[in-house]
Amino acid sequence: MKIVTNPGREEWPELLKRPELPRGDIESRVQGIIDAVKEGGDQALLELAARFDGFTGESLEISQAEIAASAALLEAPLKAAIGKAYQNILKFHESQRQAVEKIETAPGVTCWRRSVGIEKVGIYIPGGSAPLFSTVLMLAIPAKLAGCREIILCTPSNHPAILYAAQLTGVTRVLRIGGAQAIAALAYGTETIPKVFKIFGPGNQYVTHAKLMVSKEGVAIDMPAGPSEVAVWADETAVPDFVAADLLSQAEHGPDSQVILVSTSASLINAVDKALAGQMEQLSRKGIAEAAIANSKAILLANEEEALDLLNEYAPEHLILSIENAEAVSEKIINAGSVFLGNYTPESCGDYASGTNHTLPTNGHAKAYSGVSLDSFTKKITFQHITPEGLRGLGPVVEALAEAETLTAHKNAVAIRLKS
Ligand SMILES: NC(=O)c1ccc[n+]([C@@H]2O[C@H](COP(=O)([O-])OP(=O)(O)OC[C@H]3O[C@@H](n4cnc5c(N)ncnc54)[C@H](O)[C@@H]3O)[C@@H](O)[C@H]2O)c1
Ligand SMILES: N[C@H](CO)Cc1c[nH]c[nH+]1
Ligand SMILES: [Zn+2]
Repeated sequence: MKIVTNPGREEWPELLKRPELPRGDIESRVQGIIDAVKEGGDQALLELAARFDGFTGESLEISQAEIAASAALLEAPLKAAIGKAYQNILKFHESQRQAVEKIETAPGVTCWRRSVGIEKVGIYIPGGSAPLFSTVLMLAIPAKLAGCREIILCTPSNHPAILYAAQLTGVTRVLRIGGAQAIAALAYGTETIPKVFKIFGPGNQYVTHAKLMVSKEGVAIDMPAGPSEVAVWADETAVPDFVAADLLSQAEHGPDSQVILVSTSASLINAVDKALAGQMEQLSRKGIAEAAIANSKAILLANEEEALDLLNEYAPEHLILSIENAEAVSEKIINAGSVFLGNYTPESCGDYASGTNHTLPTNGHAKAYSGVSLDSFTKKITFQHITPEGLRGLGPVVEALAEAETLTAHKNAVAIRLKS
């Protein structure tokens, strides 16, 4: 892993850049795919699925019979693990429900807000290099809790665990489409795929660029959730083997993933670097992890203040605090998707089963975006009711404001009632 010692603050922006495919190139490729789907519908989807995913079938829809058969194809321990993860994710997301509260802002003037599930949502489940069935739980559980009526799942994989999780969570339809073409199909609709109101889910750079591009044309998206990343802040109380394992756990996602180690201890950095080289040899996805580690850095800093500033500037998707005073420091974190405290909180637990959502903003977007939650699947509608007495109190205020804005029709809507 490349070790950078005491970089000046002016060097941080260059140092903290994420790896990216050449932008012009990826955008024009994704635009080409979007245009092809808009024009060619299902036929274009079949051709793209054949070209990018080696799909040779005639129907992109996975039948209810195939979905129902998936349970028999999984071993009992895996089904039990999925069940446990399901319970924890359900519990944490259920706790995000907020009761409707009616507020009397002035005598006779009552306002309230109700959450309503977005009717039709599309969820993208990555399946290019690994079938991420855990993402089905992360997206379909809050979608169901929110009351979404139609949940359309797109994925390039027909792995039985994806189908099993889809059935368990109550997904409406499963379509075997991946990449930018899946996002285009959900955004514009085709003969068989319904256009949805909001698209969710992580994916590689093709998926993420496609989401950003279709969002400019009216369909809502959750956030840019691209190639996975983790930053670990470790001090001498950290266990180098644990830190190396955490870094590799995100490095194995894709060659464009990035992991960052930050420390004020040179000896800790050296120990992690050594452990990482050893553990790398054991990995099933060694080639991918090696490519990601080539994009990654260990950064030695002078003091805690610099570490905190650098991490808030980086705004990582995941931040692990393997430091003595993790709880106190966590209060000062202002930019991160999800934070993991202490030596026994591996990021993998958040990926699968502790209860938090693993669909999180990458590429510095944690500065302004949150990860997926129950809220992401709802709209908030406001309501109000004003009594005649309430209008007598509030009306003159509105009349004065409307008159000052030169909007006499607004003023009149109040005045006509006050006169009656
Ligand atoms: N941020 C998050 O919350 C989060 C969560 C889980 C996974 N991830 C990320 O999701 C990604 C999963 O990537 P993946 O590739 O395994 O699966 P994927 O499903 O995201 O992408 C696979 C699709 O990419 C398309 N594609 C591949 N090569 C292409 C090319 N040359 N031109 C056009 N399209 C092409 C294909 O259509 C294929 O179906 C990883 O980068 C991982 O880090 C992020
Ligand atoms: N780490 C990913 C989010 O960046 C989520 C995931 C799914 N499976 C394993 N990990
Ligand atoms: Zn992961």
